[in-house]
Amino acid sequence: MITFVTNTNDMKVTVYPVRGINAECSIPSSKSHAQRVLALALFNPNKTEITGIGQSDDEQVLLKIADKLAYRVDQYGEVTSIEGIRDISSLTRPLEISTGESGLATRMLTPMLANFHADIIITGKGSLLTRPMNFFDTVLPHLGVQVTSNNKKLPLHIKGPLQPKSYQLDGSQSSQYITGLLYAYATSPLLRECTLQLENVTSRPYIDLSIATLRQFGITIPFQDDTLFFTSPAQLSPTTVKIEGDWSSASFFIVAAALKGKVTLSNLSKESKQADKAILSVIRDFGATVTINENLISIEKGNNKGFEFDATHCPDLFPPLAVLAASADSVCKIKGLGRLASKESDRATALQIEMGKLGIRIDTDHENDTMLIYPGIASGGTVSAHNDHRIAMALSVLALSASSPVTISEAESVNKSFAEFYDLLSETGVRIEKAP
Ligand SMILES: O=C(O)C1=C[C@@H](OP(=O)(O)O)[C@@H](O)[C@H](O)C1
Ligand SMILES: C=C(OP(=O)(O)O)C(=O)O
Repeated sequence: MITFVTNTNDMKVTVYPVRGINAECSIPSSKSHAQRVLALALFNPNKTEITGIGQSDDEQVLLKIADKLAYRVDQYGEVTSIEGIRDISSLTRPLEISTGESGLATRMLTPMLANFHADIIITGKGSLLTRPMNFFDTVLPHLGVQVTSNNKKLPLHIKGPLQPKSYQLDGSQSSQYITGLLYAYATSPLLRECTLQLENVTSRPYIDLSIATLRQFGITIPFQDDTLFFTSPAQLSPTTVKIEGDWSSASFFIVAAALKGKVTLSNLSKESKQADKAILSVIRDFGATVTINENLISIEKGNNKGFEFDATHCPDLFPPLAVLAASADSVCKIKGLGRLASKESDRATALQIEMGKLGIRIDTDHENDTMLIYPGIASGGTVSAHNDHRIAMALSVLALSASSPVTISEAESVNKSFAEFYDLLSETGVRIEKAP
C-alpha cells in the first residue's frame, strides 16, 4: 500500500519578467509514458519494477488505481514494484474507479477494464466531466460490452467482457481511444487473430509510444498501413522500466530558453517516441541553437524568426508555441486548431482570451484549422489558467518577456502534469510569488 498526498487548491502565482536566464534543469517523468507503464503493469501477473514515477496528478491517479486492483504494490525508494491482476476472468465483483482529471487514464483504462466480467462505474472530476467520451457508446457495444454514459460523457457504466474482433476505428477525435483498445486487446484472455484498422489518425506519435511501451513488456504488435495486427493471447513478461523524462514539460523550458537566454536540460531521451519532441524542429526554425551532447540538450536564443508549424499530431505544443510565436519577427501560423477544443480547457479560446488580456493578438480560423499569432510585447496583468496546466505554464513563460509582472490564477493546475514546474522555474532565477 502507498500513502498518497493531496495537492493544494486555488493558488495564484505572480511571475516577474527576467532580463535573461542561463540554467540547468532536470526534466521530471513523462506522465504519458508512466501512465502506459502503470496500466500494463496492472494487467501483468508477473512483476514489473518501475523507476521514476512522478508526482503529477495524472501519474498518481493511475498509481492509485493500480494500488487498488493489483495483486501487490510495493514502493522501495524510487522503485515501484507491481504484481498485477492474476486472473482477469475471476474479476466479477462490481467496481467504481475514478480516473481523476486524466483523459488518457479514462480512455485507456475503460476498454482494458472491460476485460473484467464485472459491472464497473468509471467516474472522474473537474474538466474531465465535460470532455467527450462518445467513442465508448459507439464502439464498445460492437465488441460485446454493455455501455451506459451520461450523455456521452462521464460517468460511464460498463459491463464486459470485451470480445476482441476485427474493427475499423476513427481516430480523428483522439488517439487515446486507440491506445485503450490496443491495450485492451493485447491484455484480453479472449484475444484471437484480428485487426484494428485505423482511420483519420491524429496524435500519431502517441500510438507509436503505446506500441513501444507494450514492447517493454515483451509484446510486439505489428502496425502497418494504419492497421494493428493481433494474434493469440500472450502474457506480459516480467520487466524493469525506467520512466522517460517528459518532452511536453520540457517544451516550456525550451521556449523560455529560446526567448531569454540558455537552458541545458537533462533526463530527456532524443530517441523517445513522445510527440512533443517535435518542439526541437520548431525551435530551430525560430532561430534558436539546439546542441545535443549525449544526455544533455542545450537551447540557446538566436534570432526570433517567424514560423509555420502543423501541430495536428502534437497538439499539446500549441500553448508553448503560441507564446514563442508572440516574440517572433513576423506573424506565425500553427495548424491543427481543431485538436484543442476538448482538452482540459478549450485551449484555442483560452490562449486567445488570456494572451489577449496582455495585449497579444491571436486569430483563430476554424475553417482552415489554423491559429495566427501576431508579434507583440506582453503587458503585465492578471490572467486565468482556465484550470488547465498547459495554459498556466504557457502564461508563466509569456510573463518572462512581459513589461511588468503577470499574476496567474488557478496556477495549481500545473500539478496535473508537472507538479515541480514553479520550483524549477524559480531555480532558473525567475522571481515567483505564490499566494494561496
Ligand atoms: O496518449 C497520450 O498520452 C496523450 C495523447 C494526446 O491526446 P489526443 O490523442 O486526444 O490528442 C495528448 O494531447 C494528451 O496530452 C496525452
Ligand atoms: C490533454 C492532456 O491530457 P489528458 O488528455 O490525458 O487529460 C494534456 O496533458 O494536455
